[in-house]
Amino acid sequence: MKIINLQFPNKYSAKKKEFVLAMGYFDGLHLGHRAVIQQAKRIADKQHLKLALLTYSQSPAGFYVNDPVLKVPILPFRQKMQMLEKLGVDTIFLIDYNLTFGSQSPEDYVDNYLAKLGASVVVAGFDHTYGSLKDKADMKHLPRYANGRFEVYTVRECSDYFGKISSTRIRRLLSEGDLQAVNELLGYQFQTVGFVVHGNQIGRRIGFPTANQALEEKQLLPKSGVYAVRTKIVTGPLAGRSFNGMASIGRNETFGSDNPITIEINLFDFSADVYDEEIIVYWISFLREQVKYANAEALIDQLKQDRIDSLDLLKEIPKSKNYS
Ligand SMILES: Cc1cc2nc3c(=O)[nH]c(=O)nc-3n(C[C@H](O)[C@H](O)[C@H](O)COP(=O)(O)O)c2cc1C
Ligand SMILES: Nc1ncnc2c1ncn2[C@@H]1O[C@H](COP(=O)(O)OP(=O)(O)O)[C@@H](O)[C@H]1O
Repeated sequence: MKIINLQFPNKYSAKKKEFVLAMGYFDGLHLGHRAVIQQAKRIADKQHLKLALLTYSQSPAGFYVNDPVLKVPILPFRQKMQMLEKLGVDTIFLIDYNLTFGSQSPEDYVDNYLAKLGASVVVAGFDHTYGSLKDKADMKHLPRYANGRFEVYTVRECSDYFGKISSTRIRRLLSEGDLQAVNELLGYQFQTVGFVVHGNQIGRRIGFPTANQALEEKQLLPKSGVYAVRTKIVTGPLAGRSFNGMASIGRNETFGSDNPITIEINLFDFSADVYDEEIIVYWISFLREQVKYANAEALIDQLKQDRIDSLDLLKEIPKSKNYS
């Protein structure tokens, strides 16, 4: 998969029309986004064209708001690119999103970018917008701006019992810790990526060593609490192996009141040293809230129960389920 970076003003101009182009920021690559990309892929296969994606270096919606959480993607960039490759995308046009780019009229956006990327067909979701004037930069107006230079295909709403499947809904469910619902809507397991760092070495003393995950970049986290997880080791002698486990997001208040928030994973049936290795944690299900226990013994009793509860939850998830 090739990534072509585009700036403002755009200097790229394709020589031939070889693509079906799906466009969107695709925050989280959830089921609704997959429907768009898969539809584009079907058209590409039928018409013997390649599949391209037009997307942005940062969230256009997040760009205009102050809330830092909304600027952090649901799925880290590298993971997103890996998944897009698996979905059959040949080329990514990655636009460096900034104020001047975002202030273009919809007509200019189409002339300066969309029409220059070698797209024979452009595909996007029913509510996709592509510029500041949202009521004029919608899918209804796009065929007029295209003016015969490419076809337009609009993918209809992807919804469930509660309504539209959306990044906003997934973000809310994450902040509530409802990982089962999050994972249903994503179509894969919500994940965090990072390296194992040293903690206070209390874990091994209480019989529950924990790999402490330091995140590589700003990533979204579920709410503080205890979760059943699956963890893939990415680097080192155990690279590629996955283990069931239980994880804690919190301040370890049983052991002091000023601790920073840490992500700690106790892996089941595991005893290796994984310091400094990269790991991916797949968050499967919420177990309970964080508790400040009176002493380590009370925490240990609870951890024994957490292990039983985690194993119970994890056995319902087939190993073949999409952990990519
Ligand atoms: C499944 C799990 C649940 C946990 N629950 C709590 C909790 O409710 N309260 C708490 O203070 N610490 C909790 N912890 C965090 C432990 O206090 C922490 O892992 C321990 O202090 C080891 O820290 P260390 O990695 O710095 O050695 C939990 C850890 C795990 C793995
Ligand atoms: N079952 C296990 N789960 C998690 N980490 C383990 C396990 N067995 C061994 N380890 C290793 O032990 C380390 C955790 O031990 P711990 O006493 O909690 O130290 P720290 O406070 O530095 O995290 C992990 O980083 C990992 O290298």
